[in-house]
Amino acid sequence: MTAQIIDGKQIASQMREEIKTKAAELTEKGVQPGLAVILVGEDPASQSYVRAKEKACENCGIYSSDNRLSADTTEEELLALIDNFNKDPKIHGILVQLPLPKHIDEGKVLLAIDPNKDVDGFHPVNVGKMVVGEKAFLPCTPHGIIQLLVRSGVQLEGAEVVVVGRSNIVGKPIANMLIQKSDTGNATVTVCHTRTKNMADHIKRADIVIAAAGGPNTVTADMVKEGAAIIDVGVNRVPDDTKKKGYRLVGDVDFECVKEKAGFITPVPGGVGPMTITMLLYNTVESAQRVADAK
Ligand SMILES: Nc1nc2c(c(=O)[nH]1)N[C@@H](CN(C=O)c1ccc(C(=O)N[C@@H](CCC(=O)O)C(=O)O)cc1)CN2
Ligand SMILES: [Mg+2]
Repeated sequence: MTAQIIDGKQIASQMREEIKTKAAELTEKGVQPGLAVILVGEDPASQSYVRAKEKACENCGIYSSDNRLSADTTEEELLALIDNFNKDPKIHGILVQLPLPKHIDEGKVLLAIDPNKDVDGFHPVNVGKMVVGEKAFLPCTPHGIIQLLVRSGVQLEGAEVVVVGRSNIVGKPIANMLIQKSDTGNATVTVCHTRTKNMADHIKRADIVIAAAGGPNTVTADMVKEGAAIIDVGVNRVPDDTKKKGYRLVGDVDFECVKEKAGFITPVPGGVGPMTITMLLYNTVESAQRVADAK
């Protein structure tokens, strides 16, 4: 079997058209969706994600306030900026790009964002609401993964899912979202991590594998069940002299071999990545919609 490639770029671009239409309707009603984008430091990957987020806002008619802070910005300065945006009626979403420099307490920063503007879905109030199944801003990467699966016709109801990785950004939230009693849940989920014994035995049983482990070739063809759906969340730079940049991007899955056995597979790049930014736009428009509804 050769897998159907789940084209994240195509699904993201379809969703961005829907988001653009909704943003235009809200702007017409006097509530143009607005996102504050905050980057502390000069990490090259973060700079490129933040540029992509700002460009995506512009393309969808979302106002963005772009804030680049130097790496020696104090925690107090960052908290003061967040507080300003919490009070700014033009801003419906606040995004602080992670990771933050080591001298800044990430937990404290996430807690400072008004949960009603927490379009990353990282504030404990939104995390808690998600876990108990209340309406909440859902974190962008896991929410994007659900969209990829649903829009590709992969059945979630009753599926055996194995999540590899237990990060707060991907592993823990996707596991929670998939066990919810809902149209986009009702799956049976196992979460594997660095201390899991016999990870391959778990993966072999899975109808859906979500690989967010943080290392190339963590999931290989011998571990995968014939016909399984494989979602690759990894973004790893491996040296490649044939590329201008001197590296190429690979995921956590051995794509070339696994695609011969899987039913569905996401590529890297062009799978999950484009959906992360799309769901940020989606949440920002959703936040502006709540403000418009309350008027
Ligand atoms: N505040 C946040 N910080 C971080 C998040 C997040 O959701 N909110 N997620 C990641 C980084 N991230 C977005 O911020 C992100 C990662 C990857 C991509 C993406 O489009 N990847 C492309 C490849 C891009 C490349 O060429 O380097 C792909 O996979 O196709 C977008 C956003 C950590 N921080
Ligand atoms: Mg820190």
